[in-house]
Amino acid sequence: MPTGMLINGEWRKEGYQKDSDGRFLRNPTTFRNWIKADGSSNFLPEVGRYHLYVSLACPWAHRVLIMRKLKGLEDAISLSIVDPYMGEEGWHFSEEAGTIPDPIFGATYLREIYIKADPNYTGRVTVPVLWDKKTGTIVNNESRELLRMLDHEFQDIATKKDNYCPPELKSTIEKIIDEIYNPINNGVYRAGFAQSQVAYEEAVTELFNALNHWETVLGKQLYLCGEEITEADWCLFATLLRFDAVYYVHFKCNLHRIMDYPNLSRYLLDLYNQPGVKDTCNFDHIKQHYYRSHPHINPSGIVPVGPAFPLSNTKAASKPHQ
Ligand SMILES: N[C@@H](CCC(=O)N[C@@H](CS)C(=O)NCC(=O)O)C(=O)O
Repeated sequence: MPTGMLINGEWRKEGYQKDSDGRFLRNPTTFRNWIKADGSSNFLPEVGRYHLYVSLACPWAHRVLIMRKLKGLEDAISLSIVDPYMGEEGWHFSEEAGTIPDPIFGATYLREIYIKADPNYTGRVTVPVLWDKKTGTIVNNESRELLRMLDHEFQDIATKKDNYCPPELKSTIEKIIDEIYNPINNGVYRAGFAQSQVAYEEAVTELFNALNHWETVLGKQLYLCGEEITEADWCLFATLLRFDAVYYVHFKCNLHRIMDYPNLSRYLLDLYNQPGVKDTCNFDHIKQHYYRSHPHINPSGIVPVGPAFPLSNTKAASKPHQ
């Protein structure tokens, strides 16, 4: 598999991990510091202090990019966007349309940022990454935690104050983010990167059972936790957005498309049309990344032309279908 990871600070060609039955295993992220507005950590929310590295292709990075937008933190947290192609050298910076090079180190590869934070780093070089310019390290590279930090810890700095994890819904939101992670968010990867028929079928079955469940729930309410948009919705949105264009074809998640589900389509379109959100969606980067970066799945590297994307040209129902 033509990708790599850092081992004691050295770049090694290394595929994704799998178990003895061919199931894809995701490596845990290692930078897990928290920015705290109450001063209980060394990382305080400050304008201009932090820099976010993302890929527009990556659903995990996309959640964080969306929250930066929704909270109006664009001037407070600067941004780099890697090239969509991830080859043998991992994520890299380029001059391609839609990318933003690294203004801090002028890095060629994202792995340079990991090595700056820890010269002996061992692990995968993933996006998103939040860099602290003040202490010169990576604060955190786990999207779920970054999503919460941008939502809550920058409240004084944020120019838009909507809260996507209100206290009365917090436990429901956590539960739903947990519930959708394995079958859906990670489920598409478990299907796509499965290395045995059994592992693939297990992942696809769990994925569509979960999609069917949420299709029913969204027949009765607007969003995952009820009538207001929460962090859980942004976690699901990033996966649904990529589904028909990529996961259906490339990861063989082809029992149904999202557009075959009336409620999931209505929901996807609703979230896509929330102010600012479509600015964070780049189907060119999404398709270029997946179809070109996994030659073990798509050896020709040909990027499919379709779908004739429904998000921009069909009107989905604005109310749940029972
Ligand atoms: N648990 C991480 C996962 C991030 C992740 O796996 N990102 C992918 C892109 S979609 C990546 O950078 N992969 C590079 C690699 O594994 O080498 C998070 O949610 O932030």
